[in-house]
Amino acid sequence: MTSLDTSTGLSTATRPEYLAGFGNQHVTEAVPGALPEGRNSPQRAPLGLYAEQISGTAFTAPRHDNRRTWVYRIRPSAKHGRYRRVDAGALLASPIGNPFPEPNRLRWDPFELPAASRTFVESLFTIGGTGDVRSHEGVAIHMYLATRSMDREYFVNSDGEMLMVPQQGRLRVATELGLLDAGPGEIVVVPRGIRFKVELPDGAARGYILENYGRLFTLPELGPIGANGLANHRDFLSPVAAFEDRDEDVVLYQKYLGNLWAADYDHSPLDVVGWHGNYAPYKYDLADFMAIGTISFDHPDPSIFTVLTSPSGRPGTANADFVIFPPRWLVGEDTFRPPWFHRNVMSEFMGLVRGVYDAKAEGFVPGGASLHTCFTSHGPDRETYDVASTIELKPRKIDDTLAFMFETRLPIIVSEQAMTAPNLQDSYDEVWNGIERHFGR
Ligand SMILES: O=C(O)Cc1cc(O)ccc1O
Ligand SMILES: [Fe+2]
Repeated sequence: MTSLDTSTGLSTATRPEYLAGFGNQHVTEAVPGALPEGRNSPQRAPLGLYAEQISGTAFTAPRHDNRRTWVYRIRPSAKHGRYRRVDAGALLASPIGNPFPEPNRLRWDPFELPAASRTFVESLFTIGGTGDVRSHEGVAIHMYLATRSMDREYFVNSDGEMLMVPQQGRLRVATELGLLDAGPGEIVVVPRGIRFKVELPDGAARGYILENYGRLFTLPELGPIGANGLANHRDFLSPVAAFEDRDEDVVLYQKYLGNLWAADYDHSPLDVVGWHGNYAPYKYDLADFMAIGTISFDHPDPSIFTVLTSPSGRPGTANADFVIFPPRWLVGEDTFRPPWFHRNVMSEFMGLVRGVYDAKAEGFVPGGASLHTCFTSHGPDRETYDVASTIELKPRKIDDTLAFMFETRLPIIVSEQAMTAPNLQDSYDEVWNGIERHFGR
């Protein structure tokens, strides 16, 4: 059971416990007997709790897509006052208001943590996005740069599920359905409509967020790879039930169609004592990803590194992919091993959790980011090309590195605030300067 340590402001279940399996039908009680047996909605729910269903897909979605969870809570979540609109700060939604979206290649130095006190929600800074939050297509890309734990503030996103990629500092994500701890090297996904707050065990935290307005993230098809590999089902962890029994005035912030609204509650909205279902937050340790690459020649397309995908409805063409470049062995013979020069109809936003990325010798650093929107020419910088095209090819382990890519079929539009941010590099194009002509020489 969770309570709140008033001295630290942290939820104090000593250590979160988890239930394994992507999209599984989980069953969990923080207090024995909290779940009714044999039915979802008895005349009176056990222990004086209220039953409530949270539907993450249409009631009638096909069985293999259908997501819903039944929660048994101290009070129904309906018990709150009227929402009032509040300032959303640097948190924006698609379509991003930029009359002249650029085809330029863009790169940012690390986004710095503010000196001021900012909760996770207050710190959200939107770099860009695509599609339209109102029609549930596309994504938004944000940084969080938090310096204060949320305490009496809770958050719910009606617009999209949030895939968080911690880069610095751990997060404790206290949700309606239980607690998740995650640090750099792990990800957390909080589905649309699930209430939560973010606490900072290390006092501050920085990371990236892919907000997915489209179809829920799922595991990619494996095709000829077979029944196993890449991200395996059993490594996705959802929390066991844990609740706050807190009769105090608190505020719930709700992001709704890009704006931020606030409603008062006289109790914690994280008051679910037991739940069952398959619509739940989850975490995943990226070290569990089984990476596949060539054992003969040629660098495969990076789709082999897809952890999660949000299908668009167009065959094989994602609304959003989350792709990682983890530590791995490079053994390709007579092969240019780093990412090749390329242009891509899909748009590519990249971040770095740790180490160095194998396509860029310099300038792409942890906490920073790059964007290659659709059909922009990119690939190895000059230094990387010179080394990788001439080096003697022995098996080599790329270690201590973790880059990732948010990829989408729609062109990514950068916000004005990210285009004018002081950490936007003004000389990124120069990394390809000095690439020499060899033909005919
Ligand atoms: O641009 C990038 O660095 C990402 C990327 C990596 C790769 O190995 C192949 C294609 C690609 O877009
Ligand atoms: Fe690329």
